[in-house]
Amino acid sequence: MSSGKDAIYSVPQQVEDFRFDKSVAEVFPDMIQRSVPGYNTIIDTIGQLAGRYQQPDSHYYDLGCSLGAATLSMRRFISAPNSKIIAIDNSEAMLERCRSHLNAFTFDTPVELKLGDIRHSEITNAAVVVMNFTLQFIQPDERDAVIQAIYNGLKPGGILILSEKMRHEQKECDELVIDLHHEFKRRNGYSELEISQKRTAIENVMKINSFGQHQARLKQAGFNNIVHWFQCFNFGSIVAIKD
Ligand SMILES: C[S@@+](CC[C@H](N)C(=O)[O-])C[C@H]1O[C@@H](n2cnc3c(N)ncnc32)[C@H](O)[C@@H]1O
Ligand SMILES: O=C(O)C(=O)C[C@]1(C(=O)O)C=C[C@@H](O)C=C1
Repeated sequence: MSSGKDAIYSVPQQVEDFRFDKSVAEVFPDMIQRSVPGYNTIIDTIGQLAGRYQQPDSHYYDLGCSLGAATLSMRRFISAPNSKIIAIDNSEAMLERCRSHLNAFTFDTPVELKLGDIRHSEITNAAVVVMNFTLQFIQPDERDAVIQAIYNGLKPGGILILSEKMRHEQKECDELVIDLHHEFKRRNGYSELEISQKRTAIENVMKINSFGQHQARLKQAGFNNIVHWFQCFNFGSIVAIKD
């Protein structure tokens, strides 16, 4: 399995809408490391949270699993009897690589990998649901239904871990966090051309919300306990606990 360096936007091109195709799947570990500040901390904390909120006879969902980083992290921490991780993604290229990542390690907790759309996936009997930078790729008017289905599928005491790129509601602050993020990318070796072409590629397919919008959606779905546990520049993560 070769995991290469992300050079997708390094040459001038007619930029198309960003898709999780084979070329992205091949470089995804490098792309996400160099693009998302705090990614390793978030992945590690997802595992810890899964360990903390595990319940016997439960499901653990990784929605938009890509190469399975959050699944692998959860699997390290789950020991409750009769647990199952269900990892879903609608990109065949991602899922194929995810399968070989998961098979490289052996653990007791079984993982079911599903090629499917999370907008139409049933969530049942869940102790933990992870959406790590995935809701942002769902059309804004479809997000309420996805969050409601997650809330309905969680057991009492279960949690949703929702990580997203977030917009700041105040213009000046939003510009500041965007600039800091671009500087993070530059320091990770991306050129101005790569940064600007990637920005164009994601602008139609990734309509980001503010923390306030996420919080309102979570409350409307029924969550009363919401903690904004991580934020670095415009990347944040939330834990919502079902009563
Ligand atoms: C930024 S990546 C997620 C990263 C991953 N969760 C991680 O922690 O490494 C977003 C993933 O969501 C998937 N995705 C986007 N929309 C989806 C949908 N409607 N149904 C299922 N998967 C979706 C993409 O194929 C992609 O693999
Ligand atoms: O590169 C960016 O600017 C991003 O927004 C990062 C981001 C993400 O947030 O999911 C966008 C697409 C890729 O999946 C990897 C990372």
